[in-house]
Amino acid sequence: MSAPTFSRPSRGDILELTIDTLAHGGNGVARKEGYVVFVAGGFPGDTVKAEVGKAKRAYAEARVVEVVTPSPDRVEPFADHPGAPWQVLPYEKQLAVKAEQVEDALKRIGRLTDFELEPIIPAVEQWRYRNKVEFSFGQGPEGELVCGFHAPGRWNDIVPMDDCKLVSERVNELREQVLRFVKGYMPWDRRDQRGFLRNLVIREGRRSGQTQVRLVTSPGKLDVDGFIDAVDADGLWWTQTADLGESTQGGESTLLKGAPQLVDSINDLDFLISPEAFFQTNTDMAEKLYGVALEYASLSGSDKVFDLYSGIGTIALSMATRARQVVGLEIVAPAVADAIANAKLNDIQNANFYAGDARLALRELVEREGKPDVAIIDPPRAGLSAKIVRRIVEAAPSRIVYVSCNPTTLAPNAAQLVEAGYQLKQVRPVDMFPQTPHIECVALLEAGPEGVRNPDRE
Ligand SMILES: C[S@@+](CC[C@H](N)C(=O)[O-])C[C@H]1O[C@@H](n2cnc3c(N)ncnc32)[C@H](O)[C@@H]1O
Repeated sequence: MSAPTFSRPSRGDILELTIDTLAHGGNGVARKEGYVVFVAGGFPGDTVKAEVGKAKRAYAEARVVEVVTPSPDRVEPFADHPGAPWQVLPYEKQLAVKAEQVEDALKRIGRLTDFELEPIIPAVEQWRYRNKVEFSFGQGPEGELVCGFHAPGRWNDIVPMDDCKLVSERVNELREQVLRFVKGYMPWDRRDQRGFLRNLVIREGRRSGQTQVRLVTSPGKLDVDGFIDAVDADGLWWTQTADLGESTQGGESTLLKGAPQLVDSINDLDFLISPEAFFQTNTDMAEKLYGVALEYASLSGSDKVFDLYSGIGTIALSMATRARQVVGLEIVAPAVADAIANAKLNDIQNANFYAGDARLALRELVEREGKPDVAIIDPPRAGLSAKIVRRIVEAAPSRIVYVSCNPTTLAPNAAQLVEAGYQLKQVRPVDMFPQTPHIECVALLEAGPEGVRNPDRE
């Protein structure tokens, strides 16, 4: 590989660049004499002026400040929304890029070739599809209180949002109710760690119509009675946290009004969802995603199924009537409690759920429950560590259904499983997040004819 000839830019430089492709994660990629620049807001075919942020020896990161010549693919944006950066691409193009990126990750990063890439499943709704949103509080240019989203690449600036078009009108109304009530409180300043209002998390049961509102603040005083009267939600929570970083996890949460859990349904099952628990944010598409997982699991009625990273038990319970037994493992204790309650709520008796870290608890789970026939794996974006993959291989399921929200971590994990004797059979992308670069897909791996090698025993 020849060394880059283009001299390395510095932070703040403005470069004129032509974008060739889209990188995993969604930034445009421009090349200048062998030097690579990842450009936020740039799309293939654009010529843009971009301001350099981080600059390394081989690559830099930059942000579009002006589109000089737009790509012929570009369409007019529908919403002024920092959370919908891909809306300038026609929806068909978004789908095509996502499918290509899944294929590229598996072939180039995983060096896997012999699999069937099934067509991407398009989203049911292209806007207002999210059942959960996390707003941030901040200060506007006149010092006024604003509630919205971080401006792209600017951790301390909040762009106000009157109508977030990724969630329903009802959720926007709740945001307005909260904003009207909290007008007299100071937003939290991320630089000097002062102030009170941090985040507002709203969840909506898309099938049940229920809503859950959670205000996240620094420790302090809140007019609780006034807040209860002002906000028309089925469940109202207040979380106080002294964390230095901005996170809606952790802290001390108090239920102020209504039910502790939101209730919603997926297909014909009902689920209780605690505020700390994960729930797929696109309900319509969660049904499709689980449908693909169920098809890939091809259960016979006599299988023992492990659901690793089981959340509130949605996948395990969706499979329970077609399995002999389902067993879930999840690290967040309230989510495990929800999963156990959800089994009862749906009158499912062949499901066991355990709280534990998949990194440490898998061996013990196998000792307790026996080896699984089928393993469903649905980890966070970081995917599986090499050690967890070894533990899964040791458990030796004959089929693995890997639900992934990041093809660049699925690819090395799938490669490691193939190395151990599994065959990657099918992969199906599912578009859970229109207008964004986020990609979800389901992969099916089956034990090969020679069985599975267990590197820990060699
Ligand atoms: C992508 S979500 C999937 C949840 C569930 N399968 C669903 O579809 O709703 C990943 C889940 O993994 C859990 N998790 C994260 N790290 C974990 C770990 N080390 N061990 C077990 N569970 C973990 C998270 O709390 C979250 O519930």
